[in-house]
Amino acid sequence: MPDSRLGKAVIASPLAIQGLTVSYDHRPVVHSVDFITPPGSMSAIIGPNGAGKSTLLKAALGITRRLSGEVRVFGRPLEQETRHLAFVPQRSSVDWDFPARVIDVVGMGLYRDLRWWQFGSRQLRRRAMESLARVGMEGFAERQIGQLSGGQQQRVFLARALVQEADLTILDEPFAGVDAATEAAIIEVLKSLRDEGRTLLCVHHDLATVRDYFDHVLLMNVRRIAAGPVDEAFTEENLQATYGGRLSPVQLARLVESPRAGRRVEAGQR
Ligand SMILES: Nc1ncnc2c1ncn2[C@@H]1O[C@H](COP(=O)(O)OP(=O)(O)OP(=O)(O)O)[C@@H](O)[C@H]1O
Repeated sequence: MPDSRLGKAVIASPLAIQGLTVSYDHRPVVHSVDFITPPGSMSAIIGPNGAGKSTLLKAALGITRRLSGEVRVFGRPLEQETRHLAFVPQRSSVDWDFPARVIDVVGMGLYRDLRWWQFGSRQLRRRAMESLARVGMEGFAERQIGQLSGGQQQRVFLARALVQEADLTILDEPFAGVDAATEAAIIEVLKSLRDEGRTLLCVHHDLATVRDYFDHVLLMNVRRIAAGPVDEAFTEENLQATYGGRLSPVQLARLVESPRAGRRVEAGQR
């Protein structure tokens, strides 16, 4: 990767994105975005609806074709480093009618590391059950995934990422549509992963919890507006530039001044 903008940090970073551009119908929806996740950090990607957050993640993961740009995972090209990387997709993008038991969905997280004769083994089941226990879902192992509530499905997908023991986990809106108890359970698991030295990157919508949950942030609206430690990048000026007039001055002041605003503040709400 040419390192004129990102420098040596690329080598040490779990995820380094440089000059990433994605276009649909000749219209850039992500334009020349640079971003580095520091090791052992928990980073949020924030921006309004349609800002290109999911597209950035999908292009970084090779799911969506990028027009230009470079992506390095632990300093190496993405295709050489998938073993250290787990992805939790947006819940709404998954076909939950697919007939599969919870235990099998979690076990799928291990399949790329297994030989065929290990499929269904006791050891695989034990690891899957341990991950389910970590998200409080061990009692649901034999259920069909389509029979779970939205919050339970989200926990199962987190368990599927946990079983991979990845050093970098990328989550697309892990708190979308979950209740407060599930959100608290998920954030506890994510923080414990960070405390183990692992790196987390989430698309996140609730601006009121950014300071409480994350230590780094990327603010984007097609282009990168700002990135860095939350204390430096999550400023009134940068929020204004990211959301334009969609956040009121009162909301902006509350978000920036208070370490925890205490209630959900999503762009567009007044
Ligand atoms: N497959 C596609 N074909 C054409 N346009 C697309 C496609 N996927 C996304 N887009 C467009 O790209 C832009 C960015 O979409 P994206 O889903 O990345 O935004 P986002 O920031 O994740 O939004 P949200 O917060 O609503 O989830 C939007 O204008 C969207 O309509």
